[in-house]
This record gives sequence, structure tokens and C-alpha cells, in this order.
Amino acid sequence: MIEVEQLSKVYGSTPAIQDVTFAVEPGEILGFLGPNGAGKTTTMRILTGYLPATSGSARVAGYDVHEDSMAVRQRIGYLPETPPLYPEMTVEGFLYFVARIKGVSAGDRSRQVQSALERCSLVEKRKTLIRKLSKGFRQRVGIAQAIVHDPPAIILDEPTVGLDPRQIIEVRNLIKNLAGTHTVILSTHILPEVSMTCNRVAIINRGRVVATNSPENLMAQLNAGSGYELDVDGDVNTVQQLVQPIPGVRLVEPMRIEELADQTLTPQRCRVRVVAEADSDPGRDIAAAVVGGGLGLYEMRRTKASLEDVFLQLTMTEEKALESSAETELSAGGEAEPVIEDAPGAPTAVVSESAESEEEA
Ligand SMILES: Nc1ncnc2c1ncn2[C@@H]1O[C@H](COP(=O)(O)OP(=O)(O)OP(=O)(O)O)[C@@H](O)[C@H]1O
Repeated sequence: MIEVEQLSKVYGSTPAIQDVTFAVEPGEILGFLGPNGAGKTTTMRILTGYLPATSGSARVAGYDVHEDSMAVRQRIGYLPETPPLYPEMTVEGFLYFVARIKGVSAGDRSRQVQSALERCSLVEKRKTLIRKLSKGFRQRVGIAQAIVHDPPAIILDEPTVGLDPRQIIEVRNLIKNLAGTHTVILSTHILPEVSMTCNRVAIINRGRVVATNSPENLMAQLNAGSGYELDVDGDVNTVQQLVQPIPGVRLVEPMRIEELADQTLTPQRCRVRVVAEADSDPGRDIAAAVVGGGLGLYEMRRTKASLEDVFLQLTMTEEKALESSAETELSAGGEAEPVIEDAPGAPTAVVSESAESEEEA
């Protein structure tokens, strides 16, 4: 349904994405996952026909996004990070308006608008002015405008940013319900969003796709190690100095505030996550190092490898490879790092030779 091959975009002299290749099968939800600035929005905007690529090709339902951009726009629903809503229109009036400009025939409009209202749980708000809606409801209107013309493909860019936890659950359920009847790309930097909503994930880092697969296969493919969570009477730096050198330890990092169930931390106490190398079990040595270093160990528990571990492993692998490739290039002109992909890439026609900045199609 969606095929992206060797897609690149250069802004001025800055490459935003390079040789991005992936495919999304009909009915599938693909999580497009990457840190800030990785190139997600650039890829989504090329796919939706709003931005020309510098090279490579992308097709939606068989139509080239550059050559047949009108056909693509009719077959794709797009929720940008900031949905383009008209605040002075009612929800229903806005959806009728979008249906009309997306080419839904007059005879079908009423049925399609009603269907979008129902799918997005907006029936009770149909007569409400958009400016009077909460952010969560506005996001639903954003999704409703993306699906009102019943497109086979839907692209959602960071659909849950800024929502409260209850709204996040509702929007994720709504997205899951689109699977099967629609092909969805969900662009996000939120890892749990991908595990909860998507059957496949493409990880993008620094403009390059570094892996595409199901989350489970990615973990198996990379043989990601398990890990530990530690609650320590000591500061993070000291824990890192004690634990990082232990054989079998890949990474020691502080846990983020939102992952912590309580707020009992003081400057003298920290929680850290330790990611272990595959096929290693350094738990005993970690406990001994912490206690032997004079720190109190309140709690230590095993954790299973997560998508986050895979993400860290992939992005760290690439950063290390980039560093070593830069070093090699300085001395001898070396090769770039390998990437892990299940979709074979093939060189394709150049879409546009221009290296423009900030322009739109
Ligand atoms: N119009 C532009 N002109 C110049 N550079 C740009 C432009 N838009 C994006 N970039 C650069 O291209 C790279 C990719 O940006 P992009 O917005 O696609 O990333 P992203 O993964 O969507 O990030 P975020 O999650 O922060 O939105 C970044 O380095 C960004 O600074």
C-alpha cells in the first residue's frame, strides 16, 4: 500500500533524510519511530505530497507521490503535528467542508461525515464550534478530517502529543480500530506508543532507517539483552562508575521521572536502569559492585528487554559506527556502517534534483 524507496531530502546542504526505504502492507499499522530531528516529519510530508524529495521515490496505493500527487492526496489522510482546523466552524460543518475538498460526492458526504463522527466519538460534539473544544477533542477532529474521505492510507504525525493520559488511551484505541480497514503510519518519538499500537516498526535515526520489523522480531534479531532496575542510596554518577566497567554491562542510565512510580528520590538516592549484553547475566556482579562501593541497595529487579533497549542499541550502534567511520575517513576514507532492515532497498528514479530549502509542493 505504501512503498518508500531510497528517499532522500536535502535542505540547502543539510541532509534531513538519506536513502529511506520501507514498505507498509494493507491493513497494517507501522510505527515510524525516531528521536527529535531524526527525519520523521520530513518523510511524512514527502509521502503526503506536501514536500518534494531530493531523490528516491514513494508510492501510495500504486501512485507516485510526485507524479500523481492529486491521486495520492485523495487516497491518503494526514494528521500533521498541528492539525489545520477552522476554529469558527462547527465540527460537523468542518468535516463536510473537508469531505467536499477531498472529492467526496455530494450524495456520499452525509454518510461519510456521520461515519467519521462515530468512529472518532464526536457525535455529541457535532454542533460545537471547534474553538470551544478541549485539546483532546480537537485531536479527534484532526483524525476525523484525516479519515472523512475514507482513504486507504492514513498518516498520523505525533497524534498524542500534548494530551492527558485518558485522552492518550482514547486516541490510541481509535488508531488501533483503524487497523485492518486502513493502512496507517504512526510517526512518534514515544516508545510505548509503538509497542501498544503498532504491529511493525521502522526506526529512523539521523535521517536513516536503521531497522524495520515487528518489535518482537527486532528484539530477537538483535538478541537484545535483559536488564535490571536498581534503587540505590547514592548518586547516579557513582553508580555508573561502579557498574559500567562490569563485563556484560552495556549501558547504565538514570530512569526518567515519568517512569518512576513514586517521588521518593533525593539527591543522595537514585534509580538506574542497567542494560545487559545479550547472553550475559551480570546481576550478581552489579549487586556486589554497588554494595562493595559503599552504597546502599534498596532494591534490584530484573527487567525484560524492551523496545527501548532495542532503540538504544540501534541508535548507539549507529553513533559508534559514525564515530569510527569518521575516524577512518580522516585517516583512510572508510565505509559507512551497516543497517538492519527487512525491506530490501532498490535504487529508483530521481524525483527531483533540486536541493531546495523550506519549499512546499
Ligand atoms: N524547512 C527546513 N529547513 C531546513 N532544515 C530543516 C527543515 N525542516 C527540517 N529540517 C531539519 O531536518 C532534520 C529532520 O527534521 P524533521 O522535522 O523531519 O525531524 P523529526 O524526526 O520530525 O523531528 P521532531 O520529532 O523534532 O519533529 C532536522 O535536522 C531539522 O533541523
